[in-house]
Amino acid sequence: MQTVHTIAELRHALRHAERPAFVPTMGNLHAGHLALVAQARPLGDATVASIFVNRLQFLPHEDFDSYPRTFTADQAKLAAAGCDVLFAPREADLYPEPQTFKVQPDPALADLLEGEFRPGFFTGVATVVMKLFMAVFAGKPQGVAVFGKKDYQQLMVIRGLVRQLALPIDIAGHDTERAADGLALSSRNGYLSEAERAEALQLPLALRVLARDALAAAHALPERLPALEAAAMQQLAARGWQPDYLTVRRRADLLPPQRGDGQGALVALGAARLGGTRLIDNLEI
Ligand SMILES: Nc1ncnc2c1ncn2[C@@H]1O[C@H](COP(=O)(O)OP(=O)(O)OP(=O)(O)O)[C@@H](O)[C@H]1O
Ligand SMILES: CC(C)(CO)[C@@H](O)C(=O)[O-]
Ligand code: BAL
Repeated sequence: MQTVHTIAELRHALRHAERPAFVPTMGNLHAGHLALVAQARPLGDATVASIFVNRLQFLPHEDFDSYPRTFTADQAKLAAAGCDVLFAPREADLYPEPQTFKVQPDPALADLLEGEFRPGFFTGVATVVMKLFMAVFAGKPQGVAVFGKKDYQQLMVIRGLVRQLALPIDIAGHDTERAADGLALSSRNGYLSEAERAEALQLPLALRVLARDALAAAHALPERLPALEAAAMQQLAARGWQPDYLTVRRRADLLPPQRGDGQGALVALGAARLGGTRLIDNLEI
């Protein structure tokens, strides 16, 4: 595996590739990231992963400074996973000047859920992903990029970006990889104490209960859902969590379900803080 830091080095490393397969990450790699790499490998003729903790998508009070940076271990994991090129730009390589031009996703999608609790988050994500896409794919006839469904709304924002800007990039989604007990793998799980790690399982469990209750109320879901969501949030709050949202939405646009929306069209999504750690998860119903 070749490790490169600048866009010029990346372009050189990919000069013979016609269909790069790309996995963007913020590093601190776990089995979820490596599953994306395994999915990407047969989809292209050169597999590229990036590691970049993108300041633009963090609010001032969030964990940009403390975000785990484990570059040497990440590099070894990617090499063992069969990645061909690791793109690890320094901040000055990707943002040589203040990024005043930004990619603004549709607020109808980007201001909901994660975007409500992390204002500007999806502008930061879309902007850096666009820059990473240009770095990897410029001049290539076609490419493919793989994103995890754990960041469900992010995957939808990226699909909208590629569709509306007609980028020659296929977007593949990967199911959420989970620990044996069902907790979604996440770099931020590393912030949890032993007791918090055991408690963290309550987030996917709450989503499962909410999904089950929503199915049971399918005949009158728009009327009954607000009470079910409030109960799910109260139950987590009673255990010491600070939930941002636990909700059932339409997969197509993440808006609340309307009468007649089919069961296969729904997804339960949640975000909640346990101690100082904010966790997200979701479950397609
Ligand atoms: N458990 C998982 N299963 C599948 N894909 C995942 C999983 N966790 C993260 N990913 C995907 O890996 C890519 C990089 O994500 P990122 O580096 O932010 O990892 P993360 O573990 O989600 O970190 P964080 O805890 O900060 O959200 C994203 O496409 C994300 O959806
Ligand atoms: C897509 C991404 C690498 C952009 O910084 C990040 O949001 C992530 O790791 O999901
Ligand atoms: N996993 C999405 C990136 C973030 O939380 O900042």
